[in-house]
Amino acid sequence: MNFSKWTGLGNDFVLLEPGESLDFSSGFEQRIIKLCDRRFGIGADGVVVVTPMDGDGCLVLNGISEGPVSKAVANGVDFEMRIFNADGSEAAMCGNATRCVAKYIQTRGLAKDANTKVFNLHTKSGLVRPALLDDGRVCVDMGLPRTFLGSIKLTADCYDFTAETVSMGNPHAVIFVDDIEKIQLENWGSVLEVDRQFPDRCNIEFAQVVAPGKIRMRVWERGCGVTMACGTGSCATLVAAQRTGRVGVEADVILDGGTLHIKHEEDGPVLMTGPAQEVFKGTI
Ligand SMILES: N[C@H](CCC[C@H](N)C(=O)O)C(=O)O
Repeated sequence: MNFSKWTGLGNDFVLLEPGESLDFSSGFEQRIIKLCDRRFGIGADGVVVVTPMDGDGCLVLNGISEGPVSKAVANGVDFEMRIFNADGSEAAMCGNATRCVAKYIQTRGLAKDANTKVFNLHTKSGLVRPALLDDGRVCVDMGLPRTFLGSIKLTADCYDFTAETVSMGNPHAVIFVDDIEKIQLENWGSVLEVDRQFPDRCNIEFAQVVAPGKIRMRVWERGCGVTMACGTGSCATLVAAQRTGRVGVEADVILDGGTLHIKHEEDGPVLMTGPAQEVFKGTI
């Protein structure tokens, strides 16, 4: 199988090359786990499958139109994106991957017009729109933040936390702390991910406002563990900070792997801007 390896601030993904497809038959999760294994496979936080859609909202798999997925806009800017975590579980959305996919589509010439810079990515959580910027970064319309459980109480290792929960199509619990250098991310994240309040598990973010418009955030991702960056987690963190009066319309979210700029006007979509790089191609 031909693949390419991509990274969004160190949150890294295996993308199948055009024409390749995953074998979704039994044992599928094990194949994803193997691809993501950093010792026995390629090594990644997830696997991303991108499928062009034709003008009638149908998936085009190897040139054969499948059943309609959703009403797609013609002129070939519509693609389906599916995301699988390193533990084999499928996620409805992945922010860092959307930026990588936009560059993948452009560099592989998958859009009918090579000059296209905005794409419609259809995901299990709905439509998101990445736009290629002239400075090499990608700005993604991540859609509207959705209500989840509101503000909740969580406990891990005898520590009590207040979490602001936000859905970006996938679930997030954002915990604001006074000193992010003192959090026990692996210990607390692994416990909170599977808290009984989260029937589908949850991504866990610890955040500290370090200056006006600047939020330092570290993340334990559902299905992956500690990652260097989380796009949807950064969006959720901004929304949670707004909801609790900690920031205004926009902020830089400073992650272990680098910085994302997040903007959210009231009642509007969340806009995430940051880099995406292709690291290497390979065959496995
Ligand atoms: N682990 C996440 C999916 C990947 C999200 C993250 N990598 C991002 O950039 O948004 C989940 O299960 O919801």
